[in-house]
Amino acid sequence: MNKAEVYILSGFLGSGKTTLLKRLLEDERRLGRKTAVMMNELGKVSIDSDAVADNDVALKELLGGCICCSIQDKLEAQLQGLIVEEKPEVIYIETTGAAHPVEVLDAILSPLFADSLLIKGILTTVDGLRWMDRKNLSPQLQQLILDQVRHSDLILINKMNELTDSDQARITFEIQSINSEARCLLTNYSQLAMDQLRKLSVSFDKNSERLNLKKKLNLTTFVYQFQKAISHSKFEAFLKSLPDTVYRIKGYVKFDRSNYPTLFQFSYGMPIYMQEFMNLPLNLVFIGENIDWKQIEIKLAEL
Ligand SMILES: Nc1nc2c(ncn2[C@@H]2O[C@H](COP(=O)(O)OP(=O)(O)OP(=O)(O)O)[C@@H](O)[C@H]2O)c(=O)[nH]1
Repeated sequence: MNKAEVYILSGFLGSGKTTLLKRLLEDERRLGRKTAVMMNELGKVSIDSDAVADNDVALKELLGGCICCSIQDKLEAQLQGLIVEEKPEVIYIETTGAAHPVEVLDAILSPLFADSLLIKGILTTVDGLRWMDRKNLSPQLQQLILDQVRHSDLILINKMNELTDSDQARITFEIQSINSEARCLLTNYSQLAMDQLRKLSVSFDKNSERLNLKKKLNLTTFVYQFQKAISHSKFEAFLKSLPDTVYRIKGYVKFDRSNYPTLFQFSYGMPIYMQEFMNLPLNLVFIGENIDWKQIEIKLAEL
């Protein structure tokens, strides 16, 4: 079976992802490839999907959350459905502007898709003015914008007409010093020469894709198994003590006197708790960059 190419569109809110997606879909029409799009919106109602609606394009929407935190499993299920039902040759995944690209990669690098997907790369749009002004955002959002740039394979510094020549040079320099491996282009309305995009090849080898990804991003994972229920408040304090580069935690924890575990999801500093009603192994999986997991393990054992 031919693998479907996958492109992930990342970038901060309003930076030009949907504008880029429309250009990509135009190009797919020219190429005549069977194309699918997955989009998600933070709100309950999708606005962008109307903009790209097209009879030729299979569209799946994930509403009510960002791919990375609450509906990652749904993403896997929908992607699987899309592959089986539509057999697309190319899939574009537009993430919400508040998503961490690593989370999306995490979802699609499931062994489930090893034979069916070929990941072409992460494309990130950056709003030039927003970039220069980013110090006014919260520390988490500043970090998110940096991470979106850092983990990208092709970066569009968009809305270039709003920038002076010296600002363009400055931003390009700053972005290249954060990610020297990605190609960096100055664009208006996300307009780029498509060959720049098509020649991307960050495709991962089938058997070692997770390893390669981890190497590229310096990501490591760690699994901890609780032997007993723990105090919720101590757990909250533990979360606050974590380094910013713990990107993701997911798994089951039993709190205080509760009979059943809680499904715990942590993404970008945001914890989400969901009570379960059956007993499950109390495993917690961590994903982070440059983390001393031994120290984390010691803290967990003290809870
Ligand atoms: N001036 C200017 N406006 C642009 C440019 N590119 C996109 N826009 C406009 O910026 C707004 C946001 O663009 P989108 O493509 O919707 O951005 P997005 O990243 O998908 O936004 P979210 O869905 O909110 O994350 C739209 O009104 C675009 O028309 C550009 O190069 N210059």
